[in-house]
Amino acid sequence: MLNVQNISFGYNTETILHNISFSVAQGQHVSIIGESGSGKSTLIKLLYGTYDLPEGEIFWNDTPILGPKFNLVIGYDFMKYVAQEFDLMPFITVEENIGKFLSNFFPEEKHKRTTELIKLVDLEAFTHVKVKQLSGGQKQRVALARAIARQPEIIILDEPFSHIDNFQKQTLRRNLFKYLKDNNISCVVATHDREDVLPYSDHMIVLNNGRIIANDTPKQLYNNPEQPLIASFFDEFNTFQEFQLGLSNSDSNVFVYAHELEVCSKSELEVKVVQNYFRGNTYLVEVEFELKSLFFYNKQPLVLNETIYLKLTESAEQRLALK
Ligand SMILES: Nc1ncnc2c1ncn2[C@@H]1O[C@H](COP(=O)(O)OP(=O)(O)OP(=O)(O)O)[C@@H](O)[C@H]1O
Repeated sequence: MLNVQNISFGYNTETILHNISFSVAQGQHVSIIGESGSGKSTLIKLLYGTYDLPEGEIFWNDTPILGPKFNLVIGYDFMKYVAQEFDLMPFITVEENIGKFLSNFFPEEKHKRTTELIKLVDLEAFTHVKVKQLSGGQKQRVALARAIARQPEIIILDEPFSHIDNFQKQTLRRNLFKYLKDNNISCVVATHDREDVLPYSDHMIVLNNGRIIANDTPKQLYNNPEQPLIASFFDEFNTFQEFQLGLSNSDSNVFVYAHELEVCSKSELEVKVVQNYFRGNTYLVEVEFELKSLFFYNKQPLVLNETIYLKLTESAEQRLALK
């Protein structure tokens, strides 16, 4: 179990992280999300012991995670970290990089393990290629494979698929996260991508200006996004006041995802079509409502400047009724 207890941190006099506490059980997958500059990478580096902690403590089971003041070499055997800038050896091959920390006393096992890992990250064609000849995305795959080579108890990932194209990302993500779950390896991942979170995370932590503003299951936060920052992570969304949707007489804000609005023949939501954005299987339609923009998805583009009416979809009504 990773235990983060009341940590605060700044690189200089400005505090970047404020009083952060959370835990990650063995085998759990936890995502850290937040806007650029909210402190995700800083937190990830602290979990690995990259810096000394002025306040608070971090433990992996009974072992305190300590910084460079206490450790000549940063890091611990049970924990692996893959940074945004991966630190590989450019002049040796993919196979040698991945096997670098595996024992040479058991050459057969070493070969079997590196082959398994190369397959996991789909780099078979590059096994004997020197890392300096690889693309950014291929290097990122090598770094991920090397990090799990010696079966750590916990892995810490900072934007793990940022260099990998969409085409290959889905498979790699599925393979890697499944491998971690199957092997009961805890995983903490900082990400901007909801696809890293929704299907895989047991918990997601939302950072805003260096503070945790939410820590819950993705499902719970998706269904009850209490802040625009959280709703925006999941999808395009609209802000209404409850009375505008007939939910109550209150003027409290309520967030409605773009896919939760649909055209109807008549309603209180009378809007004017402003723009259609092609999205593949749908259009994102921008409309004007009371001088503000609203967004929703529609199968076809709509006629610009036409007046139309919108309503909540049935599933949106159900979601909002459960709030
Ligand atoms: N080495 C450093 N020295 C001083 N300030 C830093 C350093 N690294 C980061 N910061 C500052 O700390 C704050 C948080 O940065 P951090 O990289 O943790 O954010 P982030 O949420 O990971 O952002 P991104 O999503 O863009 O990677 C920012 O204001 C940044 O300028």
